[in-house]
Amino acid sequence: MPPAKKGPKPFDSGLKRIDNKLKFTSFVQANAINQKNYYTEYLKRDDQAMILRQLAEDLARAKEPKGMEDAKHNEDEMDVDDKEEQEEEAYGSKVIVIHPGSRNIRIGLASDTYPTTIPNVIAYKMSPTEVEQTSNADPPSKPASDPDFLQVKKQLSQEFKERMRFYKRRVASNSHDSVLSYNKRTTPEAIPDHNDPNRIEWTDVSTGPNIIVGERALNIPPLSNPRYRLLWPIKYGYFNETDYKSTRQLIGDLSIIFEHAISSELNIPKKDLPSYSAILVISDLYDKVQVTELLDMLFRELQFSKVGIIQESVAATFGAGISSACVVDVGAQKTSISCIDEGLCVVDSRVNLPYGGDDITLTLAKLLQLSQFPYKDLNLSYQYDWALMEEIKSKFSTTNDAEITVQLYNFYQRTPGRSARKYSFKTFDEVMLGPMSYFFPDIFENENKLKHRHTLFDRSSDIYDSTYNDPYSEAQTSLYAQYVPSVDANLTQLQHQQQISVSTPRASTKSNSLAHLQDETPTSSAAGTPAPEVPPAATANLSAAAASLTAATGVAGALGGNAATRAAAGPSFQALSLALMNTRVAIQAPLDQAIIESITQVSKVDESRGKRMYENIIVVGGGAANIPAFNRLLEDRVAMWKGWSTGSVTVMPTPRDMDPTLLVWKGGSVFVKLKIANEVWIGSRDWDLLGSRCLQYKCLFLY
Ligand SMILES: Nc1ncnc2c1ncn2[C@@H]1O[C@H](COP(=O)(O)OP(=O)(O)OP(=O)(O)O)[C@@H](O)[C@H]1O
Repeated sequence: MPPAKKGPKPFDSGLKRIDNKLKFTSFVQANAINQKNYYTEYLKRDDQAMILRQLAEDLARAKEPKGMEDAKHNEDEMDVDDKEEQEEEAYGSKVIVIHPGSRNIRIGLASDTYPTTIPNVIAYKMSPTEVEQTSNADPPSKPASDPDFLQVKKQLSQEFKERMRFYKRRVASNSHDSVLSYNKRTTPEAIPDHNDPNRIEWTDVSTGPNIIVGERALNIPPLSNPRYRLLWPIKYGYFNETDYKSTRQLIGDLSIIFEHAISSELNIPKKDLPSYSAILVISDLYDKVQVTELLDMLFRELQFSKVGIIQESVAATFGAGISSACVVDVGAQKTSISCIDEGLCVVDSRVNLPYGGDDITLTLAKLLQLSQFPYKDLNLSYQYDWALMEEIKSKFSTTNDAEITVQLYNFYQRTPGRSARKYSFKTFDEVMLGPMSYFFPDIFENENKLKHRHTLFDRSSDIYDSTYNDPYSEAQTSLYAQYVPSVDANLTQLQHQQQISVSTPRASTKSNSLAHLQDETPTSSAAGTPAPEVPPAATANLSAAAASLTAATGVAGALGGNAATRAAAGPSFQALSLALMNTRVAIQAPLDQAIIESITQVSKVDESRGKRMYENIIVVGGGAANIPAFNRLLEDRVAMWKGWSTGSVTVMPTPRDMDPTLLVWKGGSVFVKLKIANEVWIGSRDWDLLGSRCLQYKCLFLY
């Protein structure tokens, strides 16, 4: 019997192209082209990549069957394909792909279709003193009546009304009143346990274990005896230096959580790990010290034989089976944006913003409280109430303006030791204002987010001149200049002198209504303009910017000894960029503006590639991609700021209806199967000998 005819393998052609492009990256690495000129060089040498691509296409064509007479050849081909596939499967079953996030870790064998997701959390038994301290702690968030919150909410409501008017949606004038009067009157109904469809299995802590990991940690009753404290090792995409008191404990906890996931979910005992390899997914604007610590833990604690790293946004494009896109990864606590061009991350397009789905949950809770939310005891510091608000967000929030009318919903509130209560409540615009906050991030509680960064773990610095060493990006620096108060005056001036694009005005200082903006002329970028000589005045500006940065952030010596000297000696935008990115101030850039800033960095090098990015935006992660009609809202907002007509910006749907939270992990597993992946493996012996220096030779990007 002839073998069953197989369809084309998904993503194959795209991946071949990427594979070739990545080979080119190694070439760039080998030739030590510096990071700043990397992308320009890459474009200049695009002809070489073209040759590689052409070669791949020729090879593929040569393999194509030409007719009936090729049937035999075709069968042989399939055998080869099958064999290759089996080899890939076998290889993948020995590689564990790990994608750690602020709330969740996705982990699985590269041969698995989907990863396992476990909460990235650990619970510690508290001592009596700790219990006392916790009960005296400040409330975790400000109340909904906070004047700053109410002020931004006003802008948000105004924007919402403009949008409804623009799309000719009728809004009944008494909508709010009807919500308020219903919610004031409604009372809960007690549901006996046997009628509760989703009863929670509270974790039994009567034996008093010292630690509890993952899902079970989340289900510990908050007033349990003994009491437990939840610790999340990663916060806003970085190590959690606020809640941890020692580097050792933090790394130790991550190791325990990883090990727990591997042994209990993948059924691989720790003793077998020396025969496995790991691919670790890292942020695009990674922190080198943290990457080193993680790798060290994977080698020394978990004893993996080989480890490789891949950047989040590149992995997202592999997962989606595309080679170029502007990747917008909105997670629980951080949002990262990067433009990927033919499998390569455009270094200056990288942006990191410390907000995500958690901020929407908190904002939604406040909005509902302003609408007389009937469950008055909501306390988001209790895990079960946080989970309730997350559930309400996931079920009811939407940015589809057609659905915004007064709606009646219900939910079950579950407290340990008591049967569930069923509440009904009404909503109007709250369900849309919540997710719209991504475009008005001043509404989020941003002040303390990065306050403790670098208090436990040092910044990465160059051993020779002790300047900061982490990757930087022009997009991120430009956003700092626009959104961090007190820095902008000097830095913006400097940026103008250096022709660094400041693409759009700050949302909060200007009305950004749809109607108003569509009348505006598109903002121009510095596309294609060569950087002019920096005038002497810029030197003074740089020092002034550094000084104001220090004042604004309260981080003493924000530029660092040698970097400051360098800055005084001559304009070093690079040094300032790094200093900015190492501060503990959260950028409150709206999502739409940050995307434009990121793409502007591509347009600066090649206008047409930049234009293509606007047609290939992809939203991944759980924070926004799962909200109904979010893509449409994002398209409208980006087009609006650019002064373009609706439809000129395209946010692509996630391929094959794949869960957008898994796409990055999926990309990691696809990457393992590419031939080029062989070049990224670091062996444990190399690590012992060379440590993090290996990364300079073993990354497919300039580390
Ligand atoms: N259906 C949904 N609607 C709205 N939000 C959702 C939905 N499903 C998940 N989320 C949100 O997605 C977020 C989790 O996303 P994800 O797992 O990508 O974050 P993470 O990788 O742990 O964090 P980060 O990327 O910030 O480090 C949470 O805020 C969660 O509430």
